[in-house]
Amino acid sequence: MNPEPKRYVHLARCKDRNGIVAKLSGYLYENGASIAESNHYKDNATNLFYMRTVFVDENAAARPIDVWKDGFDMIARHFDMDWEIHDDSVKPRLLIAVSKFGHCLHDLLHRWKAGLLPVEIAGVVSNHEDMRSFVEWNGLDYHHLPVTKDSRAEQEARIRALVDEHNVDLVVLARYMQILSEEMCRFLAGRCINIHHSFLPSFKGAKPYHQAHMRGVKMIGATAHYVTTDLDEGPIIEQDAMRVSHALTAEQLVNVGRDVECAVLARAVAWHAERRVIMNGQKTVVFATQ
Ligand SMILES: Nc1nc2c(c(=O)[nH]1)N[C@@H](CN(C=O)c1ccc(C(=O)N[C@@H](CCC(=O)O)C(=O)O)cc1)CN2
Repeated sequence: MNPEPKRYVHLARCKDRNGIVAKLSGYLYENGASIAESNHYKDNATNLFYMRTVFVDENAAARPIDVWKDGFDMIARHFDMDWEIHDDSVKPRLLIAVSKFGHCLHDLLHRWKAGLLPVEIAGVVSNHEDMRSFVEWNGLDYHHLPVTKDSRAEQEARIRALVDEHNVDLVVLARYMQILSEEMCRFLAGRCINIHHSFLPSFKGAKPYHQAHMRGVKMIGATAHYVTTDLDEGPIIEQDAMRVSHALTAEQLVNVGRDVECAVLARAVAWHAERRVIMNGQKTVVFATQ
């Protein structure tokens, strides 16, 4: 019986030099791998080079991932390269955090159930009970962890315990309305995505739609970003916007904004899960199909 071919994603970042693409693709060619997808980008401001390669090893049974790791490590030392390799069949494990507004949670679980989101869901955590019945109806664990200003440290410690116990790869703040501490942000660095309900950098904070209404904007939007200690300042993964009329109240802006939030968050989570996003300082490089 023919062994199952293995599909891998290789990510690389290093100072730009001639020969990076040739070296990487040559190594894959010389070892019998076929490239399924390849994208690269040079940031002229930093002279940093970014590359994402999806390749297939038809002879995976005879060549475990560590063999590829050894080869890529050799190349990395030559270029002083930061790199990662991922088995594309291994889906990242998500912990979704939510407060009272469930539209992004509903949307993510629908896409997951429909096989449209290449992830596993380890569970849902919330500081309220509102979403319990929906989550448990979807057969998922619900962790109700209420929080006050005085109990935040203990509550966050319990969230960190959940992340470790369930081997969580990504925490998604799907309208989780609590500001994470510096310690929590360090613990979740690069593996926590938030959906902010405005087109950042406009209207940071807890009530962006009311700020937008006060300002009289003609477009509203949403921003998915990695979470950092600086509120709503983390590296942006995806954004979108839509036209609104002067006639809409702040409450109506909240309602029409939901769809943009859901679509933006779903794209950002999918791209992170497909290893299409590479950090570029306070920004990101996103090798995504629009
Ligand atoms: N360290 C970070 N934590 C969080 C971020 C972030 O960027 N960095 N994003 C927020 C989400 N968010 C906006 O997108 C947001 C959530 C909550 C607040 C806020 O002021 N919360 C109050 C309490 C509000 C309440 O109880 O309803 C607070 O925490 O004191 C602002 C922005 C998620 N966390």
